[in-house]
Amino acid sequence: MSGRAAPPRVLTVAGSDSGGGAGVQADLKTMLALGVHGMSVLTAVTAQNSLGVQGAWELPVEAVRAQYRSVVDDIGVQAVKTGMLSSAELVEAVSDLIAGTDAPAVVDPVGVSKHGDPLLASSALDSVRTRLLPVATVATPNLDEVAQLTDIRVESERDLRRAAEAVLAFGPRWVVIKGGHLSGDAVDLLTDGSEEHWLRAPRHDNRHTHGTGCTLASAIASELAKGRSVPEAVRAAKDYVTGAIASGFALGAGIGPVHHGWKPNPPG
Ligand SMILES: Nc1ncnc2c1ncn2[C@@H]1O[C@H](COP(=O)(O)OP(=O)(O)OP(=O)(O)O)[C@@H](O)[C@H]1O
Ligand SMILES: Cc1ncc(CO)c(N)n1
Repeated sequence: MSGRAAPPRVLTVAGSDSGGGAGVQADLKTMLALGVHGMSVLTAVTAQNSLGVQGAWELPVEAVRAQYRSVVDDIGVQAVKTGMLSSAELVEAVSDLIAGTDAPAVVDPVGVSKHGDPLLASSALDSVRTRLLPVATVATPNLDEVAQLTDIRVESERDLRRAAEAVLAFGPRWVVIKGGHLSGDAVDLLTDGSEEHWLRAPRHDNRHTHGTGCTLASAIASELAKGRSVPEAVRAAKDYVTGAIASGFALGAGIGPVHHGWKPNPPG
């Protein structure tokens, strides 16, 4: 028996969020919801909940390389997504692995959690700029990450273009600057330096937004794996994350997660 045809395969290289709202857990749920086969390379384990990050432990670089090789050499990938990479050593190892993989890479340059807890050593920022961003097909920094990487403080929509140009200078093919932390509509700017796509969605007055960034980046990777172009993939991902935020729910005493299963009929 040959079984049914395999769905597109997507790999997340990220940290575990024990609370299930962000990190690898958000990535795999997004992939299931969007009809692709999700796989994971764990980089770190966090003790985390709706109130913040209580602890974080990094995996040895050999464990990260071995997981990546196991997946890519046997199963193969149509897209890779990166999230929490924790240290310069892991950023550099993962950058090299991506450089040797023939698949688009969505890089979410995770710096701090929504509660302000660090998920990347400050000594790793230079490796993100010089090693990781150059191998990204799409980079998806939020405004705190833009400030960390470029020293540009985005205060309004008008600053998004300047921020995008500064991130593109590090070498990703495309960048999505996420304006989620501004007030007013939730506006993101996607550009490759020549085309500009403004992605605008109504802001949902819902504090349960834990994992929005991980969800957007994984959705982009899932849509790229299905063969969509970058602008199409980012538009579809924006629609998916907007729906997930609209359905975000309370859990624990703090910020609850977005609802990954909000779409009633996943494809496939
Ligand atoms: N309240 C909201 N209503 C609608 N869209 C939002 C809201 N907050 C964020 N977004 C959108 O969600 C996506 C993720 O952006 P955001 O800036 O929240 O990422 P992030 O800070 O990296 O998230 P996290 O660190 O929690 O994973 C963007 O498309 C952004 O515009
Ligand atoms: C493990 C992990 N990755 C990413 C984020 C993004 O905020 C988080 N909170 N936790």
